[in-house]
Parts: sequence; C-alpha cells; structure tokens
Amino acid sequence: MTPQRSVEEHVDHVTRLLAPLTAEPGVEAVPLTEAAGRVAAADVRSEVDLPLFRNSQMDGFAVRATDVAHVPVALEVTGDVPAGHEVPLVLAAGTAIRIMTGAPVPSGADAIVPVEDTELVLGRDDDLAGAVVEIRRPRKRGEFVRERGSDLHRGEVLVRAGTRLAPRHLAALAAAGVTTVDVRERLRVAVLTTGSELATPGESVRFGQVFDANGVALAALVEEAGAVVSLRASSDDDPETFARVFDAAIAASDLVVTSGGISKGAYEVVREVLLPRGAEVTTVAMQPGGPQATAVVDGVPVLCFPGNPVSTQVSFAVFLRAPLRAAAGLPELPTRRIRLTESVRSVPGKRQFLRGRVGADGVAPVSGPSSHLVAAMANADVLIDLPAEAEAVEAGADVTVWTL
Ligand SMILES: Nc1nc2c(c(=O)[nH]1)N[C@H]1C(S)=C(S)[C@@H](COP(=O)(O)OP(=O)(O)OC[C@H]3O[C@@H](n4cnc5c(N)ncnc54)[C@H](O)[C@@H]3O)O[C@H]1N2
Ligand code: MOO
Repeated sequence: MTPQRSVEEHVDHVTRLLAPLTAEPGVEAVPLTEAAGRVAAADVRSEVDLPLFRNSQMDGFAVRATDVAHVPVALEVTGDVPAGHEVPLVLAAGTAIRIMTGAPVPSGADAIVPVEDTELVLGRDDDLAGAVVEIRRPRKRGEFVRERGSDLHRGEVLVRAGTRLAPRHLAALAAAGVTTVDVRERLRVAVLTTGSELATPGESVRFGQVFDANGVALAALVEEAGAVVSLRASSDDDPETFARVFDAAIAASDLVVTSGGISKGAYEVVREVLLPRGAEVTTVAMQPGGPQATAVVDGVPVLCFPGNPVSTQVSFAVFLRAPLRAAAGLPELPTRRIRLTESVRSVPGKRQFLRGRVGADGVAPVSGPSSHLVAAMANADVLIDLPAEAEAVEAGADVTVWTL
C-alpha cells in the first residue's frame, strides 16, 4: 500500500525539493516596456526631481499673488507659455503671462489664475500682442503652482526592492526617465497535461473527450506566482509520447509540473514513465488532491498533480504557490480566519479543502467536495481548510481560508 502523508509532511517534502531553486536569485535588466509583473531586484532611486521643473497646474495666467490681491485688476499680458515651451520666461511686476497646464512657470510668478476667472479686455486669444487681462479672483502665493521635486526628490526611492511592478510603478519609473529596470530572474516552469481524453479548447470534442482545463489554469497560476512558463504541452497516455514531451520539458526548465496520470488505474502514464526514473508516488491525506508524486530528473524537480481540475488547482495552492512566490521574491499569501455561514461535513482523517466565497457575513462553500466541479470553483475566491480530524464544522465556527 502506498504510504499516506499529512499535508504538512508533503509541504515540507516539496519545500525541500524546491529549496535549490529559491537559494540564489539571479538578476536581469529588462526594458521598462517588458517589466510589468516583474519583481524589482533592488531599490530604484530617481536621478531627477519630480516634477522635473516648476510648472502650472491650470490653463490660465501666471501672476504675482500680490498683484491680484484686490480684484478686479487689469494686467498687461507680456507673454505666452504653452506646455513644452523651451525658453524660460521672466514675469515683471504688475503683468501677467498666459500659461497652459504643465508649462514652466515664469520666474517671478508665484500663482496661477485659472482662465475661468479672467477675461481678455484687450487683444484676442489668438493674438496676444498688446493684450490686457482682467483678473476677477485673487489667488494666494503658490496656488496652482507645482513645485519642482514636490512629488519626489532626486535620490529618493521610486520603487523598493521586492515590488511587483504594476502599471503605477511603471508610470513613476517612466516619469523619471528610467528605461531599464533590474528585476529578479524568473523560474522557468514547464506545464504538462496528460490524458488521451484531452482535447484542446477550440477543437471539436468527440464522445468521451474533455477539454484540457488544467493546461491553461496551471500556466496562469505559475505566472501569477512570479515564474515564467518555459513550455506548455499535452500528452496522450502513450508512454513514448509522454517521455518525449517530458524530456523536452526537463531540458528547457527549472521545474516541471504535470497533471493527471498518477493514481491507481491502468494508463497512468506519468506514474509509468517516471517511476523508473525515481519518482516517489504517494497519497496525501487531503481531499481533493490526494494522489501526488514528485521526482528529480537530471537535477530538475518535478511535481505531479492529480488530473481532476479542482485537484490540480488545489494542489497548486497548497504545495506550489508558496515556493514559487518565495523564489520570485514575493510575500506569502496569508491565510485568514473567517466565520463559516453554513454547516459543512468533512471526511474524517483527511484535511479537506472546500471551495468557498467570502461575503459580508463570512464564508460559505460554493459547491460540494467533488474534484470534478470545475465550473463551481470559478465562483470561489478562497479554499476553506477543514482540519483532518473534523467530521463536521457548524455554522458560526471560525475556519481558516486560503486566498485563491
Ligand atoms: N481506484 C482508484 N481510483 C482513483 C483514485 C484512487 O485512489 N483509487 N483516486 C481518485 C482521485 S482522488 C483522483 S484526484 C484521481 C487522480 O487521477 P489522476 O491524477 O491519475 O488523473 P487522471 O485519471 O488522468 O484524471 C482524473 C480526472 O481528471 C480529468 N482530467 C485530467 N486531466 C485533465 C485536464 N488537463 N483538463 C480537464 N480534465 C482533466 C480526467 O478526464 C479524469 O476525469 O483519480 C481518482 N481515481
Ligand atoms: O484527491 Mo482527488 O483530488 O479527491 O479527486
């Protein structure tokens, strides 16, 4: 009989197997345009002040606040600064310069009066020669002036080491003129799905076939956890086919993940090909996700998950997400304790991961426990972790949930 392991024992086993992958993270420089989702390897400091120069927050007129303290007041218009204007202007006392949002504020000016609070009493918008503007609302010193460095000073940190670069980080880096960023190298993970019954979505499906749900899910889970998919392939239950894609995966990857073909029946292609290559096939006392296997082939760790789509996704969440996130330099996703809103039953002796949804009152299961309920799982946002010894947990009790 295959030995049964606790979830904790298998987590430890997988963590040990993957430890070499998390030991020494490499660093690579990538263009900012390709940096979304990557993890900054070091603090990035700005070489410039932001804003780069003192500029206007409004379309209007640059003035001296003291000149507009009593309104209405008429001021001669001595210049015009559109955004992008390259020659710095100087404002003389008792005059105004027309200015657009983002344009450099003339030296001598210390406030902007928005155009809505003004009227040209001489001259036209398209010809400011000899123009005079009437200012109808006073503005204090500094109003609508964006000072150089008021967002960030040169030398300050734009993005901290360990930050996963989201669009807002890319915007800050680009605003500071950064073109490349040092990021952590990603683990290359191959995703292999198995089963002669698998059809690719988009193909016609014959009787007895199912669409491959695990390939796309595992690939997305791997990338969400900060790694990169090095190869994605599907194999039928012919050992030669599987051995071929498996060898290609080993050659191209730091880690190989498979789904299906490891339980107790015939045609278990992963078990058949990998047992002679040193795989350890085991049963973990959990549901879903009982059948599990691991191997190290040519120095590359291999994790084999059971094929039922819910089992594959739960296996990833329980065994692989944390090590992949650690290797990527991402923090672990914390578990939480939440009130259960419905009583549930569990299988004694097995830790159960029910799919649940968190609402205002607590968490409720979205379906029964079966591991083929792939559509129901789409409504879940957490796994409800029921202890191995529990036979039932009553509504109102606190349970541990894992973020999906
Ligand atoms: N006699 C026993 N039978 C089974 C046992 C057992 O202990 N004794 N364990 C059951 C449990 S629990 C699970 S989980 C599955 C795991 O089996 P495998 O890992 O060998 O997976 P397959 O048999 O290849 O597939 C199981 C199921 O999932 C569907 N599948 C597989 N791959 C995909 C995919 N990529 N996309 C969508 N669906 C997939 C497949 O068609 C099967 O329905 O074994 C139980 N049996
Ligand atoms: O362990 Mo299986 O994953 O229950 O269906």
